[in-house]
Amino acid sequence: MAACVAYYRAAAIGPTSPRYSTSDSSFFPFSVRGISPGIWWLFNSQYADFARAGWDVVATVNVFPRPELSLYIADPTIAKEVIGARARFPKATKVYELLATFGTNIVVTEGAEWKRQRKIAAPAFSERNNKLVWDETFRIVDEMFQDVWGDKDIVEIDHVMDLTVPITLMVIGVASFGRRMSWNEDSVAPAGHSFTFKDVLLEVSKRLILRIVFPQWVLRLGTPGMRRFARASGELTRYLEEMVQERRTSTKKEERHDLLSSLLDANEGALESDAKLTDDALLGNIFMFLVAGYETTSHTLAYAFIFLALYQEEQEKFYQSLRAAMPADRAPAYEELSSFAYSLAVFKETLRHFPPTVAIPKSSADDTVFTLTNTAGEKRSIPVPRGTYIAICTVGLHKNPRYWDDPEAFKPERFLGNYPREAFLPFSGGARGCIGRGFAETEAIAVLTAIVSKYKVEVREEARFAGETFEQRKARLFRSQYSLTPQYVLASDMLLAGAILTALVVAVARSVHRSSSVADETFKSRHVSLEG
Ligand code: HEM
Repeated sequence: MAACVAYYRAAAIGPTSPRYSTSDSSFFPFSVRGISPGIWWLFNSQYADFARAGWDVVATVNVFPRPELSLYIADPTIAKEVIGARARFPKATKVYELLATFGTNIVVTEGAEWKRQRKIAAPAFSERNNKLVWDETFRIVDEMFQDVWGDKDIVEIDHVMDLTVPITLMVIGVASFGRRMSWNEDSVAPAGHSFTFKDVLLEVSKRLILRIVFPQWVLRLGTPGMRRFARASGELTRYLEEMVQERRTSTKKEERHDLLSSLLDANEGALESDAKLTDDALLGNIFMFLVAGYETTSHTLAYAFIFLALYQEEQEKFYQSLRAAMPADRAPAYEELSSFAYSLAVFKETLRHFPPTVAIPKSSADDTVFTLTNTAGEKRSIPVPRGTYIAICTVGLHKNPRYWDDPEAFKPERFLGNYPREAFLPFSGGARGCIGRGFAETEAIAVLTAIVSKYKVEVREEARFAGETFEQRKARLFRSQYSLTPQYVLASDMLLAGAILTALVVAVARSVHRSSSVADETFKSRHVSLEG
């Protein structure tokens, strides 16, 4: 272990640091050098701890309740090795344990059980589903322009999440559950329900973290907000059960490409009956598509709009690309998606800065060794004992200056040409890479394209912030907070990582006082040019 000790000395975080990721009972949220990296350190430190260490791997040792070594990776070669070898480096599912509260699902399983579930779920994430996402996203945004924004020249939005949350929920509603919702839906719940489906989704998604953190009985006895959430969450399960039932008993066979329908079809078609998913696993997975799919995208889009509002020159370049690509008199077809590479570049550059999953949790199945070099060209081998917890730090990788030129800058164009793919892992990769990547990218391209081709996005000027510098404004707009209490975070920091946007969302929502779409001369000329 000598090399390992030497390596620890090189690391920014000392060997006696209690850490909180896989431990259920570490209680030290503050950053004290050599003792604790502090709460949210991965997200807060980004690449800083790696830079301080001079190496792209840093280690922590958990001392309580049991000694445990953890390695944090911002080295693309090691990340690739770990992600590419599922048997040697299985997912550290313990970290996601609490997500099993929704029913068993592909996020929380490993080995043969994961393989079985992934095989049934994978066909649902098809081209036809992506096309549904594309068409419906344009329809939803267009309806928003007409029914909510009233096709006004200037639209002010209280904060950016008010824009991205309803859009992404409505997309999930139709593309995941096959339920179209309208912006001005009346609020009369159907028989047997006290919430409409839209309200259920809004209510549950707003406080999803409660379901992860508290048992049902606590929620039912808790504050009025908790009780409302418990009711909504119970109703969502009932809605889902009804949808499953309806599809199973329906005599007229419709061609449907939503995830739920495809999942049911794939399950019915599973050749061996023991390969079929139980109803619990079916519901668990469909629920998980909501958990994994909605916040990640809505929060990334929120950050994207803030970036575009802050970096007007970048927005202008983006807009010019859209002018060239947009058809004059109709929404673009899914088949034209590749014309919107710039929209994807904006989304990717946002994900580089704010990856929803800050750390991808893995573990080492055997004793092994990692070899790495530092910027000075020194080589080092790190023994990795069996059972070591390994976190691929997306934030560290994405800000690693060895691979990214000017990593703090917002430059979507870097994703238009060659970029260091191995240092960009917002969706993880390999066999356990994000199954919803196509869904998310399709939706994000459509949202960014539809809105920025019609509206210029700006931050509202306010007298009380008149004196602030650009950097101060940026810090204000990007200030992010976490919605979990420190205790619960300590109980499972990778829950934080997995649900990082649950954490960040609140911050974005609160910190952006007013992010607005402000029509001005540019807007008018855009509008005309699009129509003409
Ligand atoms: C910006 C959008 C998204 C990002 C950045 C993202 C990121 C990720 C990452 C990093 C993982 C791997 C997690 C791990 O190994 O611990 C993952 C897995 C997963 N994602 Fe996404 N995701 C996004 C959108 C979506 C969407 C839209 C869906 C579904 C509708 C989805 C469903 C899933 C599922 C089911 C898994 C588990 C896959 C498996 O373990 O086999 N994600 N995602």
